[in-house]
Amino acid sequence: MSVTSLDTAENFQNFIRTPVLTVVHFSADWAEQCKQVTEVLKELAKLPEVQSSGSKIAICDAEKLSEVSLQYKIDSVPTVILFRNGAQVDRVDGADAAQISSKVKAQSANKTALGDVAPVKLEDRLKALINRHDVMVFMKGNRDQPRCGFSKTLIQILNGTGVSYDTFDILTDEEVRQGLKEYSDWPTYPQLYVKGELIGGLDIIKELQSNGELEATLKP
Ligand SMILES: N[C@@H](CCC(=O)N[C@@H](CS)C(=O)NCC(=O)O)C(=O)O
Repeated sequence: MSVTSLDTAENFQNFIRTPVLTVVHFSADWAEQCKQVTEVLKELAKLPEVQSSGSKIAICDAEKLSEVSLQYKIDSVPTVILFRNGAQVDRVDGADAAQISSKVKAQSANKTALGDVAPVKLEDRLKALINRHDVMVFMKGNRDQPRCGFSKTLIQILNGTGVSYDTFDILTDEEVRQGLKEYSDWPTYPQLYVKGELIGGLDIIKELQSNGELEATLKP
């Protein structure tokens, strides 16, 4: 599922008028924090539990849709509002990634149009995330904006190999950040997985690179 863009008040009304959860990010191009919130929402949109609930995520320009912004009392950007059946069910004012993440997950997992469903178990979520791509990197930030030196170096090494990979920003999800450490018995990030198997962190990848074994490890 991708993140849709809402350009008119009519698009906005049509978008939220559904029994499934809809999430709207009231944003502005000039606000740096809005870019971070958009990244958080893009990661949320990829989560198996969010996808399977049919939840939809959109961004709108708060200034362009000024009447809508007035109606929902958008005092500042970023603001994220969660709707169901056209009605606001929850909201987060400000760039609070942890709150946005937990509210979207709670609302999309527990109250779908089909009635209450059991929340997805953390272990199942972790397995699904680890297997989202043949080469999966759990890191701080993303490939365009790593938020830690170790993650940044790993991305530089991976980019040098030309191999295709996907990333997950553990700073957007405290449950995954702590849960994966325990699940894989590996206390730090970055963590690199190939076909669902943990290869290791930056030190291991550097070692594989200097032994000339990295490319073979990434393409088993
Ligand atoms: N020697 C480690 C370095 C990675 C590291 O020390 N990461 C720290 C700081 S970014 C970490 O993830 N700490 C746990 C946490 O932040 O949850 C490696 O090879 O990957």
